[in-house]
Amino acid sequence: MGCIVNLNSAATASLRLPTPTEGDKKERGFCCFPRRRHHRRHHQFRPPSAPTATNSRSHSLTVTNEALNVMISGAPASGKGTQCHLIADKYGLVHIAAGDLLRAEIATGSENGKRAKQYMEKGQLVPDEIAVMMVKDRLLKPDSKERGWLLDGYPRSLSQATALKGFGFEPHTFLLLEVSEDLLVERVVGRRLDPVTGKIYHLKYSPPETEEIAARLTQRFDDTEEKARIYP
Ligand SMILES: Nc1ncnc2c1ncn2[C@@H]1O[C@H](COP(=O)(O)OP(=O)(O)O)[C@@H](O)[C@H]1O
Repeated sequence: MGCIVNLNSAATASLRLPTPTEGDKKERGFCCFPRRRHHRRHHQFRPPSAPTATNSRSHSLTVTNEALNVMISGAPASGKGTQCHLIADKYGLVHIAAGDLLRAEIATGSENGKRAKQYMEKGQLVPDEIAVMMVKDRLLKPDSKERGWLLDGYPRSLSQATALKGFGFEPHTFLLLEVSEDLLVERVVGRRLDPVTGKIYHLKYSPPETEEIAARLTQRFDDTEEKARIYP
């Protein structure tokens, strides 16, 4: 079970989970993963902030007797960070972002990290032998198994999905955030990071609260219009 979430509002949108139609599945590469059969716990997966939904059919997922596992995907600046925060918080899931794992590996100075950096600097996908193993190892950690996980930015290719499935990892649901290309470009180009607090701002939609914060904001080297337009 999975769904496409339309987040085409200029500011941060609330998460709406429309029920996909057969047309959605055919036209937009809808991903469908089976639910597991053996159960330990019971979850009702509902949007963190559904009341503002413009789509009258909201989506919910019941997962019984086991930790909830969710995959989320979307282009850069599609709002993944915001939605991940809401979902992980609401369901107590471990938020695992492939990009964060790779940046942490780079910070260790390892050979894998050095190799990954070369690809990331060019905005290219890091080779599977690095990305897959890194994600797999993180999913195997006890907190992921016990609390459930929200996997963000993975898979980004069929081979990554197939590899993870081969290791026995399948989500209960897959969320795809859908945002128009023009809006993505606007969000990416205006996105700024406060290196002190880690908070993300947008020069137009979420400007810094003070002059002091504004003065220290930085821009990610890969937050470019080109990246937003070429995202697969
Ligand atoms: N699943 C993945 N497979 C391969 N490379 C990845 C994956 N996820 C992230 N990366 C690499 O890390 C970079 C940063 O990813 P991320 O933090 O998700 O930011 P963005 O959403 O802006 O791409 C990507 O441009 C890519 O080089």
